Amino acid sequence: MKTVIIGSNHAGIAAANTLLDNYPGTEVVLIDRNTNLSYLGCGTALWVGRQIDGYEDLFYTNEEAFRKKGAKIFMESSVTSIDFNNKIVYFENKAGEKSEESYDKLILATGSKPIIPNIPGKDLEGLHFLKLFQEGQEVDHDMSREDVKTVAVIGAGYIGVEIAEAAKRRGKNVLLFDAMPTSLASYYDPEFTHNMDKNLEENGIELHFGELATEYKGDKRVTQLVTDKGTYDVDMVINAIGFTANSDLGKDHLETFRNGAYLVDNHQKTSDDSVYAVGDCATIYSNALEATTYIALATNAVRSGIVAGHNVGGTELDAIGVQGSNGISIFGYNMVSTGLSVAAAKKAEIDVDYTDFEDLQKPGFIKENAPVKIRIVYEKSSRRIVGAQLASTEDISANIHMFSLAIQEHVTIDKLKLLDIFFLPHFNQPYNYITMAALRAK
Ligand SMILES: Cc1cc2nc3c(=O)[nH]c(=O)nc-3n(C[C@H](O)[C@H](O)[C@H](O)COP(=O)(O)OP(=O)(O)OC[C@H]3O[C@@H](n4cnc5c(N)ncnc54)[C@H](O)[C@@H]3O)c2cc1C
Ligand SMILES: NC(=O)C1=CN([C@@H]2O[C@H](COP(=O)(O)OP(=O)(O)OC[C@H]3O[C@@H](n4cnc5c(N)ncnc54)[C@H](O)[C@@H]3O)[C@@H](O)[C@H]2O)C=CC1
Repeated sequence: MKTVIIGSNHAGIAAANTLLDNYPGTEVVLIDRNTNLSYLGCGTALWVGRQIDGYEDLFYTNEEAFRKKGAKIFMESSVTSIDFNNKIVYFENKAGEKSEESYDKLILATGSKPIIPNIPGKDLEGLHFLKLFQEGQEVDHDMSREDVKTVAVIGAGYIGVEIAEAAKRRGKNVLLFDAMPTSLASYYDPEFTHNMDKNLEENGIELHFGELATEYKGDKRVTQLVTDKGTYDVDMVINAIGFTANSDLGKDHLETFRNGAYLVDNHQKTSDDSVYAVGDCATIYSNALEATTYIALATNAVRSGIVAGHNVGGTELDAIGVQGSNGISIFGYNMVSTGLSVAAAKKAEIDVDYTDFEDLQKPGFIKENAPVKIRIVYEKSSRRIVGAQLASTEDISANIHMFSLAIQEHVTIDKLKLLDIFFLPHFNQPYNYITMAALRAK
């Protein structure tokens, strides 16, 4: 059996390793147009902001590792088309040499691409995106220029907020723009995002929310950003207004979701029996929404790669759905969320209630201590938990895994009320904020 995998980043790597590690004798071919594989984009803001020494450790595998396992791997090779009827993949290397590979099974792992704001001036120098390692290098390089004093970041989602912090740490004036009235609006409710916005402002980032970029101005290089509310002098712009699925190769043959992602079943199989899709180019099932959706995260990419790898290898394995669990840490302020916020539930027309609580992480007699804010969101009719948000300068991140499991397993808010939660002053309070929030649920 021969499997061709197009795209060898997180999702493709997970699928390839699953096949190579568990199904000896299977033939695996990986094709990727990039020069590198396994880059952890989550580290970009950390090295650009000089919180870590460099980018070298942000890669967790390489071409050689796959060759050693017996796979064929073609880097800097772009797949140009696929003949789905005759099961042949056509690709071209950087020298323009054309090749082809036949397949029994094909795994599409072509990921996502940044959404490009379609406004005048978009070809000027000094405009950036932040997806690839190379783009991180370009941003880093531009920030090293003496004449780059003011950086505008468009999009206050996860990439935007993280890179705004990094630019500030590099001593730049930072202007952060978003169409929504707060940062991180797709992940948290305003009661949480307001704290993050305050944190950003206190650390010197100028916020421009509810403001839409309409034009980049400049001669050769960008010098001004025009929005529907004003004109700003800038030396560099970083665009981070979200990702869309990269489904160019199969969109005319395979069934797709509303954003173009390949529609997959719980084996990661597309509408073509021989073709699987994984990671950011594919849909995913949300247990909170109880529906198919699109969530671009490395964690989902890895899990979907494993599921596809086993199903292609011959072991039936069902994906169990996801909650879209995520986290962010900015100037020491930590936020984590899973499932749906109240705003996201409303958008999805799910009738929810929520319960909030705020307390110190540990008893008052412990000096190293800080407030924690929690919100649990649950469906009114069934009382199943559909989301949770937490924020603190304490490390509260591990709490979110329990809520992820609760959503996955349809646990009701009432089941949390008397849940056995341990107490030790070093870590938490006897009246734990999770218990307290659950007890307060209507
Ligand atoms: C700055 C940044 C920070 C992030 N931080 C986090 C985080 O903290 N946590 C988290 O969970 N997620 C994070 N993400 C999201 C995460 O990186 C993506 O969800 C993840 O990369 C998806 O993996 P993938 O393998 O599906 O797709 P991609 O990473 O997009 O990889 C797709 C691969 O396919 C190749 N390819 C595409 N088309 C072709 C073609 N025609 N021929 C050959 N090769 C092709 C590409 O070269 C690429 O290597 C971050 C992303 C960025 C950009
Ligand atoms: N910590 C983490 O888990 C991280 C995850 N990622 C993932 O990578 C993907 C891409 O990240 P982002 O690009 O930050 O997407 P995002 O979806 O997190 O944020 C995009 C932001 O851009 C705003 N926006 C959209 N159109 C706009 C416009 N025309 N003008 C101004 N603002 C506009 C949105 O309101 C939103 O706040 C996401 O799926 C994200 O979850 C990225 C970085 C870190």
